[in-house]
Amino acid sequence: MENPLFSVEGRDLRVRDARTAFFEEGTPADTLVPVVGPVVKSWSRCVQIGLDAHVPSAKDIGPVSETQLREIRDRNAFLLSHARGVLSHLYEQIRSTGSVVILSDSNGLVLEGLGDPDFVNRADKVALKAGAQWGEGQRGTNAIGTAIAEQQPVEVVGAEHFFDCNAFLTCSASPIFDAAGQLLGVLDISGDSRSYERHTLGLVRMSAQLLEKRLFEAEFGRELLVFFHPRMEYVGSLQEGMLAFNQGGELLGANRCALDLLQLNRNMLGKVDFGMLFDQPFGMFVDRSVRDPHALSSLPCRHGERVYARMNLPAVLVPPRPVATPSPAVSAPARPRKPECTEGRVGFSCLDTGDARMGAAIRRATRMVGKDIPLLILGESGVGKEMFAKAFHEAGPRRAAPFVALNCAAIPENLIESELFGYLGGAFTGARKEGYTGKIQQACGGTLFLDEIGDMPLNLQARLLRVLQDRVVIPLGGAKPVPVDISLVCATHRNLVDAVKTGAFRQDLYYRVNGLTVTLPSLRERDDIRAIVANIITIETDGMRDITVSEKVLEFFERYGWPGNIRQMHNALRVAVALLDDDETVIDSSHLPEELFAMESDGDELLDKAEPRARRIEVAPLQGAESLETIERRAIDQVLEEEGGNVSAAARRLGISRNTLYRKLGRM
Ligand SMILES: Nc1ncnc2c1ncn2[C@@H]1O[C@H](COP(=O)(O)OP(=O)(O)OP(=O)(O)O)[C@@H](O)[C@H]1O
Repeated sequence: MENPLFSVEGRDLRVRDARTAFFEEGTPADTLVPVVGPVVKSWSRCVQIGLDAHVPSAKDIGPVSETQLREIRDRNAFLLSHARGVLSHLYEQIRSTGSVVILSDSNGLVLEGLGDPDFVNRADKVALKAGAQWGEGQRGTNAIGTAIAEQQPVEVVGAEHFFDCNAFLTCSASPIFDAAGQLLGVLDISGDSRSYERHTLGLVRMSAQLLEKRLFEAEFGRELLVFFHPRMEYVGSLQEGMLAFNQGGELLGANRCALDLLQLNRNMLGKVDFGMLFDQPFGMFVDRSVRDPHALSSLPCRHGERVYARMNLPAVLVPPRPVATPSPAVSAPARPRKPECTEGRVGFSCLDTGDARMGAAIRRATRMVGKDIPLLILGESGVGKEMFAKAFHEAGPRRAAPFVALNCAAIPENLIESELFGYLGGAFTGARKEGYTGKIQQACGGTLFLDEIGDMPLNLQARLLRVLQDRVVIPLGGAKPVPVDISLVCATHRNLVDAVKTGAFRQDLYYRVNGLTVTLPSLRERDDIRAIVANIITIETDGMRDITVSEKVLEFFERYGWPGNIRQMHNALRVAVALLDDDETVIDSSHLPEELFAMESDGDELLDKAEPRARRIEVAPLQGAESLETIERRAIDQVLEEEGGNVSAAARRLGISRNTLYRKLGRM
């Protein structure tokens, strides 16, 4: 059974008694502190500055002007840009509880508030809105002001508020500090005191920690970040220590957990280096992280304990891998290891395998990381656009939040709308009873990846544009706008500029999605095919088998046209790995799909004669409304002529097997 001393009623009683004792009987605050904690200390401060609990302060000035608010918001742009995702996430947790989520600056001025409309009206009456000031000096004891004064999370419920007029509120607030320990602002949830929930303070505290983590990662995004904890399962959690080092190993920043775990003082930042904290050379730890970015290492601390640690290298610092030079064969690593690159978790470092164009695309995108500028990825189908988008997400401060992908070409036109915007229960016939949270909302705080955006129907382009402009989404069947905080990445294999010219794609949307464009090279244009082969084998074997690819196959891979790009090569190698017997370790032509090599008849012959990479086939312009068959026939005739009637060479350039070419010639 609940201890009555800690029940809501018990607390009310204690506060009422304490109020009488403090305000009417003049009992000193010290005597009452053990009873009502930091609240009574705050009452005492308020009395000292001349506030009267029954008369709202003369200093209770109204909200600042719009111009002042804009200036203050500009000054807090760094905090605001990283807080929006956390605010909307927090709001999702407390939606329909009649509360508001508030972010204030370090003086208690409300920068932003998100709330249930019913409560927002009441909250407005006590000025719980943007521009209002909730420092203790203006509003007496309240969670925002008292959290600032106490520099710690605080809950102020009902009559604990200094002014009688605020006694209908329950507020929980947690301060937000930057990496230097400076107070940046306060996160708060306020609601009607009858809806008091004892877990709210914990929720606010955790959200403030999450925000501090994002701010830390953004502030030191270009440095080497070490995440650690004595317990392995805590690495990646809100309790992990975070350290930022420059390339020389000097400690530039540390979060509060790291300072506690390493028994460090904040003023030691900039004065100690990696070697003074851990009993391992900095270079050795960096090298290991380059080889395997997701690996957890056990690091001995100088003060005795061991911790588990992982390092995040900014992509700009990851040394490009050597360009693949021809070797007898590429092999998956001799010693089993976990793959650096998996389809689920991808870093830029594992995509940067030596191709100059890919490397340039990665460097350009890296400069945009954390800036919330929309990225548009162009490239043929299967070149790795989605993997690139994931790596972009993983490189940024939103990596802990979801990466949500929607392929606009893969789902029927009438479903894109509900998939993207979501719907309320019963919004249309066939809708789920409980409704559906659309992809835009699912991606809140994280990244929304719209694949094949060029295939989005025009009417939905207009709706998407509105979402991107207004930063709110209204689910189908709903009326209430839901705030949206997403980083947007789009991809297409279409020429969007042409689509804009023909009216198939809205120009205004094109400018919205095209903050930075990167074009990924097709596989046949790449110089690092061997490195990609090694990557794929590592992914397919989970790094646990020592498999090589014969030199003949590799040379063929380097010459083949790969119309389906990396996806086609990935599929071919997936089959090859599956076809290997347990005692086989070399992939040769017999393990590859027939359509790739026409293996049964002339596979090795083809490999032997493999010629330099397939050249571009320039087909003469279309003549009127030609059928696909006629165009194909003209292409075949033209290539055969250019190759002097050599069927093998023509088949290679066309990217089909010799047998298929014979079949096509026979059919025509
Ligand atoms: N650098 C790489 N190393 C290994 N595999 C890769 C690499 N890049 C892409 N792949 C693989 O290629 C396949 C296609 O990648 P992805 O889906 O990212 O391409 P895409 O360009 O988005 O394709 P589409 O245009 O058809 O949507 C996936 O199986 C992926 O695992």
